[in-house]
Amino acid sequence: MLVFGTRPEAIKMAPLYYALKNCPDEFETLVCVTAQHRQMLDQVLQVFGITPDIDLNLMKAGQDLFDVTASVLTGMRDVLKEYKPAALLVHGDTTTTLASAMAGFYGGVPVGHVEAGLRTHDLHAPFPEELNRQVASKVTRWHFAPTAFSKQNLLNERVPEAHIEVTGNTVIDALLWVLDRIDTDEERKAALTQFLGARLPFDWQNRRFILITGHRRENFGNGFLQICEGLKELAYRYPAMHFVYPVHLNPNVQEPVNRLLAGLPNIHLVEPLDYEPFVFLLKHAHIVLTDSGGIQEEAPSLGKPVLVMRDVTERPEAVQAGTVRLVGADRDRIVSNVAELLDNPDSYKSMARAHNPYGDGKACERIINVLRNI
Ligand SMILES: CC(=O)N[C@@H]1[C@@H](OP(=O)(O)OP(=O)(O)OC[C@H]2O[C@@H](n3ccc(=O)[nH]c3=O)[C@H](O)[C@@H]2O)O[C@H](CO)[C@@H](O)[C@@H]1O
Repeated sequence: MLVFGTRPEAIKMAPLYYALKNCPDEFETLVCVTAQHRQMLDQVLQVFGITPDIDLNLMKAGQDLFDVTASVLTGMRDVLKEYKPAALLVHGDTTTTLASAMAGFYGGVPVGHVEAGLRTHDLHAPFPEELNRQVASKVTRWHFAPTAFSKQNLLNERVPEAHIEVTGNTVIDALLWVLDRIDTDEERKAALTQFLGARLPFDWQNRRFILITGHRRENFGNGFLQICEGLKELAYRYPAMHFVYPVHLNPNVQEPVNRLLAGLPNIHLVEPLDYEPFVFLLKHAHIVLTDSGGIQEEAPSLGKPVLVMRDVTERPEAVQAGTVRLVGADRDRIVSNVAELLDNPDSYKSMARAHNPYGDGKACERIINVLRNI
């Protein structure tokens, strides 16, 4: 049984779902969604054509971390009692991950953790994700680590080596699948071009633009103010450059972004995009400015320089390779780093190298090989 509740988990679990479904003689595959983020999860389910077998539908207005944790934990208790899966597969570091892994542990169902071993070693950055993944690791039987570095983090925490498999990140499986679907289907490509054209009032296929996303809890408040101030400064300084910002639905993001950035002629605020148009846009972007985890993994394989608006990252591989740079949620550092990439072609060139530290698109195959032997 796969369980997930948010957009990034769904994107990263979708290829695994299909890989398992493709082996019906070996696995009976069930999907349970908690719908921690209803709307953004549903977008992904639709893109990948997944109909959940179980839907806890637990998102409620004004819920906090206590509410989500408690309702996933009790919801999953009942699901596990009813369906008795042989294994429960969780993903990454969300509250759904934490509470489902605990439910598996309490209910005696072995847990497989996809994207295991990412660490900053700071429980407050990212908050609460670092805690979520550390606790999930404590109760996990099969640790699917995306890189050798994440495996080493687990070994340092005394996870037995025999319980760890380095698989690559399933996000690369998802990315390559979606890109291939766009490249091989002219009608789909035309529809996407039209969809994006209706939302972006400039020639985004031929003009340079910077793609922005942001949603990390630790940036709420002052962080988002700094990010918006930085973007505003850049928009004034580079009037010919376009800034495309799909704005996360969280009110802590919507409020400052709409208040400070709406109405600027070269900043384009759009609703969060479905995965397919987002990937298509990413492929055309000149620079990416983000606090997202998944985008730090996807952008390097498309050769896009990424400036990460955080002080730490659990993904040091691309930072070490020089294609991702940490700039914090800091107005001046955001402005100076973007300016350097725009003004200095050598700087840009040194960051715009396509490489794949996070996987080769075969992560699901490796995960299934482990599950086959249980
Ligand atoms: C601390 C941390 O890093 N935690 C991560 C967190 O996820 P995140 O930070 O990556 O979350 P987001 O940025 O929301 O999603 C990103 C995905 O969404 C796509 N996208 C983006 C904008 C849009 O308009 N349309 C889209 O389709 C985009 O291409 C990408 O694939 O939880 C995951 C699950 O456990 C973990 O893997 C992961 O560690």
